[in-house]
Formats: sequence, C-alpha cells, structure tokens
Amino acid sequence: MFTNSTKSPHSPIRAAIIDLDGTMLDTIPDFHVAINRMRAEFDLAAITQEAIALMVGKGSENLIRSVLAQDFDAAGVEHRIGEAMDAYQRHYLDINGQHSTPYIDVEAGLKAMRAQGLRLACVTNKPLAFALPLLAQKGLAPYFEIVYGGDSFPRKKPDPMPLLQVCSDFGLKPHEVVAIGDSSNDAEAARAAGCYVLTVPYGYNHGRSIHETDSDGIVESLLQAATLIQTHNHSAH
Ligand SMILES: O=C(O)COP(=O)(O)O
Ligand SMILES: [Mg+2]
Repeated sequence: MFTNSTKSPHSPIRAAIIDLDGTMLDTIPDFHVAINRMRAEFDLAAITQEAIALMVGKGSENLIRSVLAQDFDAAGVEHRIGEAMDAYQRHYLDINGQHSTPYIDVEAGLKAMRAQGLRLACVTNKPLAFALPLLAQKGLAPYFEIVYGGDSFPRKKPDPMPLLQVCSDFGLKPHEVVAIGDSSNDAEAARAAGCYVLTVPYGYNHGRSIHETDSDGIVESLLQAATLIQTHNHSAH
C-alpha cells in the first residue's frame, strides 16, 4: 500500500480528506426517496436504488439530469431541469438522513485518525446545504475541521480544486494529505492534486469495480485506512 512512486515514500501524512456518499454513509436510500418523490410530481414512474447508484457521484445537477434522461431527450431534460432541481432539493431536504446509515467502522476510523493527530476535512460533491445537516444528524460533524460541498467552488471532484483548497487551508503540501473515497471522482481529484488516495470497495463507482480505479490502496473501512496511515507514518521521517 502507499506505493505511489511520484511522492517521497518518507513523507508523513498529516491530514485526511474524506468523501461522504458511499464512503461514510450509504445515502442511496435517501436519494431513492427524494428522486422518486420528484419523479411522481412529473408523473414519471419510480426508478430503483440500483439505477440511482449508477448515477450518483458528480453532484446534484448531474444526478437529476441523468434521472430525467431516463425519459426525455436532451431538449426535454433542458426544459425540465430547473423545476426538477427545485422539486428534488425540496424533497431531499425533507428526508435528508432519514434513510441513510453509516458504513461499518466509520466513527471508529475517524476517532483513530484524530487520535493519531490527523487533521480531517470532508469533501463531497453533495451540495453543502445537504451535507452539513447530514453530518450533524449522524454525529460525524465534530470530527471535521472543514466541510466542502459540490457547490463550494466553481469546480468539483474529479477536479482537484476542493482538495487543493483543503491543503492550503491546513497549510500542508498535497503529499502530506490522503484522500479517501469510493469513486473514480475521488481518486482522479487526488491524483490531480498530488495527494495520496485510498479507496473503499463498498460505495458507488458508476457501476465499475473500484479495482479499475488507480489508487494507493483499497481499504475495507475507514478504520483500516487509519491503521494503514499509522503504519505509513511510523516508517516516515
Ligand atoms: O452527491 C454526489 O454526487 C456524490 O457525493 P460524494 O462526493 O460525497 O460521493
Ligand atoms: Mg462518494
């Protein structure tokens, strides 16, 4: 693990940037309820959680465009996107977190990272207005010094912009920071920023195996990520 040869193997990791949907919380059931309530308003048939899991990852607007594209051509999507986004956001905020559950060892992993002195940021493509109350509701907000959403900057993951901003906020070089996520968006953003990246295999990666995604290692849980970072740092100087 941590085999990335572009960085000094001896540089300790001082911060972790952690993804939200598909990494800390299984939010597909929330997406499912909100999307199908929106679809009902448009007299569209319900779609499955499996279909939605393939579309999540590149933020709300991309998601709702993909959802509408199940039924409409490009012009039809364009015509409805504004109203659909309004309906979706209203329904999502209404049920945010009610159907979502944390993955195994998320809080234990965050605790372990903090105990090692790592600084923690959450960078998600979810809108900040969804992410902040969700983290608070699940008791995860206190672990993070910084939370950025998909609408915090002009560009979102897989662009490196939000990750580079965290590095700058923390006063750290990218090679002192590891990003942990469930999708190619996280891995590509981390690579482009020059951060390490660990991936989890249990989230949503656009229907592709996480093994196809270039990373510095696959971890079964955030707790295992914490252990790996500690091992890396013990051999660092
Ligand atoms: O809401 C999304 O599109 C994905 O969010 P994530 O970046 O937390 O996985
Ligand atoms: Mg994710």
